[in-house]
Amino acid sequence: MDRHALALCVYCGSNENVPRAYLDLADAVGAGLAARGWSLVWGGSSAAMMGVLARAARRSGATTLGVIPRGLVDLEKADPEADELVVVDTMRERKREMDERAGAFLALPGGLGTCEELFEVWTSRYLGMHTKPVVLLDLDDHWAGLLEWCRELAGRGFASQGALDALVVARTVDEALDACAVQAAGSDERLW
Ligand SMILES: CC(C)=CCNc1ncnc2c1ncn2[C@@H]1O[C@H](COP(=O)(O)O)[C@@H](O)[C@H]1O
Repeated sequence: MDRHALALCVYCGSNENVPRAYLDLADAVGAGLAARGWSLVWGGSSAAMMGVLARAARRSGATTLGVIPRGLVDLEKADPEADELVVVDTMRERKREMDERAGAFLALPGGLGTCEELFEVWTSRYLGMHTKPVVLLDLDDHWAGLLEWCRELAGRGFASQGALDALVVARTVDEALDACAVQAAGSDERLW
């Protein structure tokens, strides 16, 4: 693989009980990033959307780096097939490792954990801590309520338009991956 190929960090739901369409979406994203010659950084789970994502990426030729806290190895079914599985002590270390090892961040539909991860990379981007692309793939309005509320925050003066603009919202897999590629070259440096 090209030494400069993008390592894409993907956040998504870990719950088994989600509709089939979301598993298919995770599959398409895994295959799509691999088709671009990129590698995957993800939470290291072999279950649910996270597992489908990583298996699709590998099946299509991508390498996969999973990062999982020791305490979640059983609960989230740590993936023995990961090309590299980093088992860390804490959630904070997981986030830092994923953050440092990726050149762009893409959130798919997910739950509270996905929100938490997305908000950290989004807020750190608008604060100027990094310049890596932060992209949300929302093909079916899964995130519409949250996005509407964020716009209301801006309307009431609690968030700037610049902060909202720091998140790219995409409606298709290709659009999302294209947005991840933008500025990815040379953006792997933490600014503060
Ligand atoms: C102490 C600390 C920094 C906590 C921050 N909280 C988190 N940081 C990183 N990953 C998380 C956090 N909370 C949940 N996750 C992970 O996010 C993934 C998706 O969760 P969910 O299904 O969207 O629900 C799961 O792998 C879950 O373990």
